[in-house]
Formats: sequence, C-alpha cells, structure tokens
Amino acid sequence: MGYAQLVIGPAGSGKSTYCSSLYQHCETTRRTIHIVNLDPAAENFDYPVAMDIRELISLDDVMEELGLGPNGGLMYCMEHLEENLDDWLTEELENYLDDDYLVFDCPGQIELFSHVPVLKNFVEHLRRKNFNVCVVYLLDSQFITDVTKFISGCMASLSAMVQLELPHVNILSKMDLVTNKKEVENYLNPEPQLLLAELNQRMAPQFQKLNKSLIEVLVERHALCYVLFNDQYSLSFCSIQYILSQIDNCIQYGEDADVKVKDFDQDEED
Ligand SMILES: Nc1nc2c(ncn2[C@@H]2O[C@H](COP(=O)(O)OP(=O)(O)OP(=O)(O)O)[C@@H](O)[C@H]2O)c(=O)[nH]1
Ligand SMILES: [Mg+2]
Repeated sequence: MGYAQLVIGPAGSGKSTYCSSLYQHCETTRRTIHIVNLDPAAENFDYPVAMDIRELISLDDVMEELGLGPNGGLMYCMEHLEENLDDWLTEELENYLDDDYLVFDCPGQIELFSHVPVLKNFVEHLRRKNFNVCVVYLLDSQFITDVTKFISGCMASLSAMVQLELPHVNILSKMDLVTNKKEVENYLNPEPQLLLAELNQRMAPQFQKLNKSLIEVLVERHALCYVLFNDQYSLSFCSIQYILSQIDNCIQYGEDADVKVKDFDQDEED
C-alpha cells in the first residue's frame, strides 16, 4: 500500500510553499516523502522534485507549436498526462516501493477540480496502483475577510470533494497575513446560523432561500471545516506537524504505530 496527498487549490493559494514546508518538516523528523511536480508551468522549486510532468510534456512547446495561450496550453498538457497514465505514470511509479509516500503539487487552474476529469482519472489510476489518496485543498486566508468570498471558496472546495470522492482536508493558508483575529474565530468553526445571517445581510433579499440551501449543503458535507497553516513562523495550531497528522489519519498512514501504543497499554495492564 502506498500513500499520497493530492495538493490542490486556487492559483497562488500556497500549494508549492506547503509542499516545501512539508518536505522540510519530514527531513527534520527523518521521514521520507517524495514531492511530485504536476504543474507544467512551474519553474522554481524549493523542494527536490521526485517526478516531474515537464519530463513528459513542455508547456512552452505546446504553446509554441499549437499556438495556445498559457491556460489553454496547461489544459492541453494535463489532458496529455491523462492519456499517458498507463505508460508514463505507471513507469514512474515503479520507482517507488509499496509503502512510499508521494505528495503531488498540482497546478492552480480551478477547472482541474471543477469539471475537467483529468484529476479524477489521475487519482483513480493511483488507487488502482494501491495508493491511499487524500485531497489537501488550500484556500488563501484572504477568503475569510468577507463572508461571500468565504462561501465561494468553500463551494469550490466542495466541488473538488464531490468530483474526486476522496478523503479531503481543507487548509486555510497564509494565516500570518490575518490581522483581525476575530475573523479567524468567525470562520474557523463557524456557527452556521451566524454565517447565514451575515450572508443574508450582504445579499439581496431574493437570495435568502438559496443562501440557506448553500449553508445547509456546506454543513452537511463538512465543507466549512479548515485546519490553519502559516508558513512564516511557528504557531502550534498552524503547525505542519498537526496538519500532517490529520492527513495521515485520513489515509491510515502509520497504523503500525497505533498498534504499538496498544501493546504498550496491554503491558502496563499486565
Ligand atoms: N505571507 C505568506 N505568504 C505565503 C504563504 N504561503 C505562500 N505564500 C506566498 O504566496 C505566493 C504563492 O505561493 P505558492 O506556494 O507559489 O502558491 P501556489 O498555490 O503553488 O501557486 P500556483 O502553483 O501558481 O497556483 C508566494 O509568493 C508565496 O511566498 C504563507 O503562509 N504566508
Ligand atoms: Mg505552485
């Protein structure tokens, strides 16, 4: 059984920074993880790149040869990846052992997790290769400055949840940029009724029924729950260690460790 995180979220939400923090943390704690670049437009990396989509296809070549713009070119590259899952990805995965841990740093185009099936087929391929996969969805903390932004950010995450049908951890990134701590309290474990009241206040009266349904569906799917992340300085509730433990739990990584704790308890009882 292998383990994988699929790191997604809107453009600039901090996905690559998160991957590099995770890599540094794992290096310090002597844990092995491999970070994979799935962004054909990425150029600079703060982590060693274990696998790289740019070895399969170059965005510059696609834009030049097909006369596409950067977004059209990126979608073409991702569709090419989808067509090459059985050969390129399968061959690359052969370099990893059964219980290896891979982290996929994805591009930020929202289409990839709203309606285009590339990532869905990608994770299905990983699951066929016996990987336990968790989606890690990053949302920039600027989304909590305004209730309408927050709800739209949550809806985008929910659409990834519905499309990919995998364990899913939401992360609110760049917490160091939040100056108003009240905003954090309002949005971290939001009281649905208060959110709804605030949303109704911001929107025209004809949207009240829609607002109610939106909040209901977000609550039902646990899509309003976030863990916090801050790359700038260490705060225990924002720590990468805490986030990693939540994700490990979702993909049942380190179950052996739990068994050891049980044995220990048993010894004490004896
Ligand atoms: N202040 C602050 N800035 C951050 C944090 N995380 C990321 N950034 C900055 O946000 C910008 C975007 O970060 P990236 O990690 O490249 O974001 P990304 O989601 O990988 O972006 P794309 O791959 O282009 O979609 C960079 O300038 C980062 O330095 C954070 O925790 N705090
Ligand atoms: Mg990136």
